[in-house]
Amino acid sequence: MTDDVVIQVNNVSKKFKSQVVLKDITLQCRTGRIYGFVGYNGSGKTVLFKCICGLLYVDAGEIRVNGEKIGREMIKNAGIIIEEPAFLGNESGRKNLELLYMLRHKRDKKRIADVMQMLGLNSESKKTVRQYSLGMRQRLALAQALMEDPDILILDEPMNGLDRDGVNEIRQLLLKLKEQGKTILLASHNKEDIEVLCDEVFEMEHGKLQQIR
Ligand SMILES: Nc1ncnc2c1ncn2[C@@H]1O[C@H](COP(=O)(O)OP(=O)(O)OP(=O)(O)O)[C@@H](O)[C@H]1O
Repeated sequence: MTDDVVIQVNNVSKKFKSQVVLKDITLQCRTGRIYGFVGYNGSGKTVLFKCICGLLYVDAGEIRVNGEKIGREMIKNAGIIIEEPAFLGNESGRKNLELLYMLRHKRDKKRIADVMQMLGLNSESKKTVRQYSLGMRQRLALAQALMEDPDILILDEPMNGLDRDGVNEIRQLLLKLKEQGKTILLASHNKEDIEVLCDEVFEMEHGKLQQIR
């Protein structure tokens, strides 16, 4: 294993009852690169991401992140967007982020204001998350993923609900984060996102992962 390998997936398989979702998957992700994952609905992209994060156990094979085995241990130092994040609907975006941030750190109002600004959200807004639009909620999810300045980003359809300007802003942001040396995994049905952003592209089909670029 070379030094810049951050995520190492070795011969991983996963099934639900008799349904095989991941078949003998091997993958290496390095620092400072964006990895694209494409494939039809239900092909297993999210399940693979959940296994990498430690949200699902694998049946066979092994996943290591920065050398540490994932399974009993969850992934560390990662910003994750998988499915709808559970924000408190009756609180503001800022309050939600502050509460989540304080699970692991001392309160840092400036960090939260900065990350909200980076995602084009007004940290002074009194709007509750329930009153947020879909795109604003997605921006908040990205703010949550980025607020602890993680080295790894695992993003399942992060552009959901964003308008054209929003998509462009997030693309620029992801490219900047890559330049900073982050390792980014991106699942998307948007060909242009994959085209513009990714250094390597993998397709999931019938449980197999095939590199297509
Ligand atoms: N907890 C679970 N229990 C049983 N089956 C599951 C579970 N999670 C996922 N699956 C099944 O695994 C398969 C792969 O699902 P997955 O969510 O990974 O697809 P995907 O490639 O992310 O699809 P999409 O493009 O729609 O997001 C599907 O058939 C799904 O029903």
